[in-house]
Amino acid sequence: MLRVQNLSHVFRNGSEDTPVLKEINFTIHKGEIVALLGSSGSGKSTLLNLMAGLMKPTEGSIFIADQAIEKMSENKLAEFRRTNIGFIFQAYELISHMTVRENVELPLVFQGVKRSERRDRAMALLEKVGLKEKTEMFPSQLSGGQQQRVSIARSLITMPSIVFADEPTGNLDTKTENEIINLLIELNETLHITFVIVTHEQEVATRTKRIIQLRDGYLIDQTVAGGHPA
Ligand SMILES: Nc1ncnc2c1ncn2[C@@H]1O[C@H](COP(=O)(O)OP(=O)(O)OP(=O)(O)O)[C@@H](O)[C@H]1O
Repeated sequence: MLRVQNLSHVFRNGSEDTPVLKEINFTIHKGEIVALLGSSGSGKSTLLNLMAGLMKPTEGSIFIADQAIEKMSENKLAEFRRTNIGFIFQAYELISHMTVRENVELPLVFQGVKRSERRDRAMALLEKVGLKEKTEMFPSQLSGGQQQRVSIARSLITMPSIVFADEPTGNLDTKTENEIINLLIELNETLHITFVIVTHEQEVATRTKRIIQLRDGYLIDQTVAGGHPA
């Protein structure tokens, strides 16, 4: 599903080089839920940006669904991202003047899906994430945990092959954090969608079956507890 091969990344600012990722190799299989764990500055965001095709690596390759994304043109990559990759952000990134349902429908608007189908798919997902009663509300009328549920529904609406969640519980209290991680695990089990959860919190990471850990740019540990072998 996702294969990272001999990946290295160096930020070049003038004469100064900052090596951030060093010879990273791993594979995530379809239907896995994996935590990408690392402390601040370990290179998580850089790796996430590379895996999502938002940056090109200095060296190495990233394959998603057997396609080397670093070799794609900008246009092809944008289209690939729209159809194959879902995102969940720490700060939800919802559009404030759109209702919950309209936010969830939005990726389908860009795909030209007709109104009635958009609505049906959004309503079904909003029910799945426990927001059946909130579909016509605006994001500001919801709690943080509820807003993150909207963002989760939005990330799934295109039925992507992989969803990247960047510190999805970073703005939430412990109880809500647990509920959101439970929801991601449940969606992974029922929809067989591949999730990568980026986190600096060990407690969040240990909820998943597999942890990929970054330290100072190196992949130092891959724990598998009942998931696919690494
Ligand atoms: N554009 C850049 N130019 C130079 N160095 C950079 C750039 N972006 C990131 N870095 C450096 O790369 C290293 C890894 O940063 P990155 O943001 O990937 O870490 P992180 O694990 O996501 O941290 P955090 O949890 O704090 O977001 C850091 O030392 C950072 O200073």
